[in-house]
Amino acid sequence: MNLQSGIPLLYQQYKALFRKNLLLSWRNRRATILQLFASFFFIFLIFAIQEAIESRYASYTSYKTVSDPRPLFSPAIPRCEDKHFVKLPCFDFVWSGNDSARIRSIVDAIRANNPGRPIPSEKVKPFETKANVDAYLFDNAMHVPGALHFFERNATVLSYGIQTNSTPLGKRGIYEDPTFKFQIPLQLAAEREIARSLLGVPNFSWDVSLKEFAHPAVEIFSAMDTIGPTFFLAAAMFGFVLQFGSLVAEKELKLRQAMSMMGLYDSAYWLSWLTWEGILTLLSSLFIVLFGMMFQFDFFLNNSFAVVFLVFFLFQLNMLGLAFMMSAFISKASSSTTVGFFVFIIGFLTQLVTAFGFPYADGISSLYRAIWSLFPPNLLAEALSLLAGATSTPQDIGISWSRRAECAPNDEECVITIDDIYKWLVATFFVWFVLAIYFDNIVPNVSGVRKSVFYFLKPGYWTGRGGDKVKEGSICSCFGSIPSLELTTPDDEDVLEEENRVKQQTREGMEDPNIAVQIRGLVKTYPGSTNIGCCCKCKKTSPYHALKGLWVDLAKDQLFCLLGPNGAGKTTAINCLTGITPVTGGDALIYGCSIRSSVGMSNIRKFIGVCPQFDILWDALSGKEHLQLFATLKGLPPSSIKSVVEKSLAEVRLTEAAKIRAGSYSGGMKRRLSVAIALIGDPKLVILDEPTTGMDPITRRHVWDIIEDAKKGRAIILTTHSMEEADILSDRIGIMAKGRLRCIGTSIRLKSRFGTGFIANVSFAGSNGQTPPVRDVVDDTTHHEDVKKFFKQHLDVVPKEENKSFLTFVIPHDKEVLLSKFFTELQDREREFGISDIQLGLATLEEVFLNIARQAELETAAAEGRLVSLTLTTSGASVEIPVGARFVGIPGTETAENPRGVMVEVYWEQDDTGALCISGHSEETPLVYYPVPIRIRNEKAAGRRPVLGAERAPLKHQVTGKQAEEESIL
Ligand SMILES: Nc1ncnc2c1ncn2[C@@H]1O[C@H](COP(=O)(O)OP(=O)(O)OP(=O)(O)O)[C@@H](O)[C@H]1O
Repeated sequence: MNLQSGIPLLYQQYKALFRKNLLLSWRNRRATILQLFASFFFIFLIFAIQEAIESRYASYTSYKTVSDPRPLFSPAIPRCEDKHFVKLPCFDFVWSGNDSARIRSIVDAIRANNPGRPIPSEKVKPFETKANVDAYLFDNAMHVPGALHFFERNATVLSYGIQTNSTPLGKRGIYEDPTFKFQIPLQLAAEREIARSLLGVPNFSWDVSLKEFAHPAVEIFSAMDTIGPTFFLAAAMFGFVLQFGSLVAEKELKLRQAMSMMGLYDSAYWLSWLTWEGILTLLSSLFIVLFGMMFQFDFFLNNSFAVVFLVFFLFQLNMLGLAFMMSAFISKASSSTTVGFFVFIIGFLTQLVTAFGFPYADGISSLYRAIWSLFPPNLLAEALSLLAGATSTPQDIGISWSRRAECAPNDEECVITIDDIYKWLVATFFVWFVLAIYFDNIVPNVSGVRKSVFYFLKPGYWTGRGGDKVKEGSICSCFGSIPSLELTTPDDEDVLEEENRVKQQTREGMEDPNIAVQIRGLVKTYPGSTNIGCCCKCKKTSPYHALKGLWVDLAKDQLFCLLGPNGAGKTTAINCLTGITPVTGGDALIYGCSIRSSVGMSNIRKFIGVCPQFDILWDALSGKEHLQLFATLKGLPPSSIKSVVEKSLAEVRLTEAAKIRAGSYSGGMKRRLSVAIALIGDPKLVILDEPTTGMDPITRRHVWDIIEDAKKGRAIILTTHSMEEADILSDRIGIMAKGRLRCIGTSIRLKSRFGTGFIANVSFAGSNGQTPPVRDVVDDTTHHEDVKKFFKQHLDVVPKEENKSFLTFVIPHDKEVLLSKFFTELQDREREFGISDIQLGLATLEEVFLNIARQAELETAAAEGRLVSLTLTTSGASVEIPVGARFVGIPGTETAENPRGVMVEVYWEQDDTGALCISGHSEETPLVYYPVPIRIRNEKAAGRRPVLGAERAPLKHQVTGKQAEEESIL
């Protein structure tokens, strides 16, 4: 099938990812609706707050348009209790000048002549001097609204002064203007009575009327200007958190890695997110303006629609860029809310600073402005302030599109215009977006892989030849060299032969057309983390050699099964082949393309299919949508995708569940879908990492059929922990342990070489599932003994298992030559022994696996010189012996009879974690070999030395040739 490539593939991938983003948003409707309509809630809140504030100051005429102001005739000094801030007990006013009788009479007249309400004498407080009044006010500021100070200069000159609290206050919807409410009435009263006193006419008419200006309503408090920036920032945070969460989740769940393995272009990935989120941002900005108009805010009605819309759109787009950038540093999607909260709090604080004029004011360096403007919430706060200022009165015409580059109305300082804010927002968006891509490349991904900090300076990056080189470890890690690995010659003859063959082919540059994958000495060392801890100290974890030189040829049309205990290096090998992790040494050619070259790797991605160890699926997408997406990413022609997907679904029996979301699939269904994804697009190499985990036996067998069929025309690498699966499916098996290939060959060859031997099952008459008649039981027992004797005599073996109906013998390989004659004779005597059936088979693959694992563990323990305590059952003495040692001399047991002391055979087994531990030991027997000193722990045995002997005692557990060799060395 011809796959798309280049620009058409990029476009195809972009469309598929855009559709995926759309589907995810649609499936996650609640969050999308919140992202789009959150602004309604916040605009409603702004509206409610504006209304509440306006009603609080309802009596204040500044809020109203006053065209015909009402005059106020001779206002009276109000009761102090009516003042908003006064605490009881209170005085209507206090005064100084008490030492003058004339002034005392003036104050008396003020009290008596107060219009409509004579003031009781106890409601005024006299003082002698102004300083006395100040001292009183200092302690009792809230108990009096004002003070009068009189000075009698001479008989014809009296001067006076007034002190009032000028804070305007509102209380329960009534606004108190201190000038009108108190200061002028007090002033009028003082002047009236001074004039009367000077004129000597007590009834002198002194009528004064007051009238405010005719004026338009003034917006004294603008909720849009004051709380708008915070509320619109909060509204934008929904989009921020959702976008941030989506990007981090795709990274965390390795979805992006899976897509990259299928040949995804990074540019298609970013563009698809950018356009989809751009559309959501556009709609959400449109709704902000429409809701604002709906609530009749002058801000939205009087400023140009386009001007306001663009402010919100560019701001939200900027927040998107910020989310893209920050997602590179976060690896857990669950952190997105916390990150969003921090961004909001920081935005809130910097907006507060902006509201106080920093740095968009005269006299502040433009450098500060540039730095401040990098953070989008600050630009939003300034833009809203300009737009709110431009519509603060109904007469203000706001900012029109054509005047966006001019100073905003009512903005005297004019250090920045709306047009400047647009330019800043566009520029900072590009800064964030470019940084997002940069950090995405240099910050280690989920596999700990990253590009170099200056990757973009390498010509290879731009030409596509070599720019994909990746490193491991964090950017801030300290430098430390990775210890080189000593490559050893394999002990196993088959592995050695394979290695030599591949080496020879490599030397001669020979390309075998039947080989799909040639692994040439693959080495992988995880560098270990070397991070800077506290006090600038490097905290180091040591490097780990996960692959220690793999040399293997994998043939076309064959399934190669990679087995090995946990941590053997199987997944590492697969990750190296798929380019997920960079190799440390060696190389591998996949259909002639090197995994070390970026061009080779991008070619390889076109013809491999991978089923990873863990299902990498979107919960919200159906099985069909997954297959469509991956088929498109692979570059299948659009016309063929529908039929390929349907066929693929049918193959893995998911047609019925095609439209159900993968999140609702059972574990087995998810694995089947992962297998289908790996096989889509007819890949020439399929890598299946434990594909049948979690499947029931029926489904497993079905998947085996699929894999068996898939062998035709392609190579398959399978890793599994099911020996049955390996036995059934594989053409060749390689067993790895501790990063090395331990054995390789067909299943039969491995069993014959590494199994315990042949298994002989002897069934007796009446054993075919039925209980033998009681009278036969005695005979059976006799027969059992005869058969046992027969086996012992001829093959020197005893039964491994026995019951009334069966005897099972394990016959070592070295008896193979005797078997033919032995079984012929046994068959001849079947009647005599009461035998109904004889079955002869090879040991199981599981046994082979366990032997190899045990051997690897033994080697490691020996190499590391690990010690373990052996407690002797007879004496209770405890000696420390090397892990894996078989014959151990017991120190301090030398006697005349046994001049070298005694020894025991130690039996080993592997625990659940695969580690070797002592399962028991044999009886003590005389030591016949020169002792090797080792340390003793038990006090009883202090000063004595155990020894390791080389003479063989009867085997309790069967060991492989390699192990036996090791033991004899010990
Ligand atoms: N990123 C890493 N950094 C350091 N060590 C790692 C890293 N990935 C794997 N390892 C180590 O490399 C060794 C091989 O791991 P790998 O996952 O390849 O084993 P495996 O054979 O696939 O095991 P399993 O059967 O459990 O999947 C393990 O000891 C593991 O701890």
